[in-house]
Amino acid sequence: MDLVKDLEDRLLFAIPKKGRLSQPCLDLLRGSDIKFNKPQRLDITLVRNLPIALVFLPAGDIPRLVQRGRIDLGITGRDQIAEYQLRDPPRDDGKGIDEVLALPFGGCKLQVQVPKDGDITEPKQLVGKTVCTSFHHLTSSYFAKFEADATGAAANGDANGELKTEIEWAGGSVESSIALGDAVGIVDLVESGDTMRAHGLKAISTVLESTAVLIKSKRARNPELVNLIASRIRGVITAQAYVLCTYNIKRELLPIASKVTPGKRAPTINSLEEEGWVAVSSMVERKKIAEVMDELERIGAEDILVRTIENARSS
Ligand SMILES: Nc1ncnc2c1ncn2[C@@H]1O[C@H](COP(=O)(O)OP(=O)(O)OP(=O)(O)O)[C@@H](O)[C@H]1O
Ligand SMILES: O=P(O)(O)OC[C@H]1O[C@H](OP(=O)(O)OP(=O)(O)O)[C@H](O)[C@@H]1O
Ligand SMILES: [Mg+2]
Repeated sequence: MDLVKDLEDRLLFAIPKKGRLSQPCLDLLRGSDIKFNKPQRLDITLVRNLPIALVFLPAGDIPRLVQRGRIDLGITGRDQIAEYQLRDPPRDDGKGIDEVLALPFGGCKLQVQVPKDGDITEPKQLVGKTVCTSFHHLTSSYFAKFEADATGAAANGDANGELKTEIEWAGGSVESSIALGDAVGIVDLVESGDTMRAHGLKAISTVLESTAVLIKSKRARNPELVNLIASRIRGVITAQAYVLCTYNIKRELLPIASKVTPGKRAPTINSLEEEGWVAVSSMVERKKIAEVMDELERIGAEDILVRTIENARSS
């Protein structure tokens, strides 16, 4: 395969090659009918049924390539975009990143963490101490405001002059750095909190909240194809987030039932052969379906069925 030539007319779409975002992205691609076979060791793959090439990269490398227009479309975390843009702020040169769609995975918070039983309870107490992180720019800029306050206090004779926070970079396992004596505090991602608690740490503040996002380069080629992909991904997300609920109910109870299952626009109502009864079908948020079924049963609905949605297109 002549990679350079093969890529010429293809939309380049970057996908995290490892880590927490990798599998959900592969699931999205499968649901969007983007067909490919990834050869071993090769991180660029031609899609079989669309003029797209997938590029598998670390999540942290994706914002730079999208901002510079080397890649047209990508999925990464908002945290990674924020970190990169502090390093290389977007300029007025036609390059840059547009967020197309927030995705329902990769939700986490970038938090300042310290030993659970220690004396530190506020981030300003870390000024002048060592903080370990994989997010050097976000952490430096977060502590800069506390450093400025502390510098003002020192000028008034309230502090001892050690006002610069030392930011140490680590590529992973950041939580271990406190036990190793390499840092007094850390700034790292927290989702369930299990890793933080396992290391005897607690969060004392939040630097940023993040989720995975679909982004496009301001210089993206082939806007029609970008829209097609975004629309397919939106459909997969809707299908994952909703179920289809159908039930039978007496026509006179329809106004109450429609409040329980209003659907995305409105419920679909069909007459039944039995006089005075209707069949209702409505999309319901997956996470609310148990409560909705309880409520439907309580108001007199019968034959309540719930089905998964294979795919969807809706506004
Ligand atoms: N615990 C988590 N829960 C949810 N999302 C997370 C979590 N950890 C990281 N993320 C998201 O995933 C992105 C990539 O981080 P992750 O650590 O998974 O990748 P990586 O560092 O490339 O992989 P690895 O840690 O396996 O080497 C983060 O920037 C963040 O947006
Ligand atoms: O709150 P939790 O659900 O426990 O998740 C948080 C952990 O997830 C990420 O680590 P990852 O799995 O990427 O390992 P790493 O530290 O080696 O990067 C992050 O850096 C935290 O350590
Ligand atoms: Mg990681």
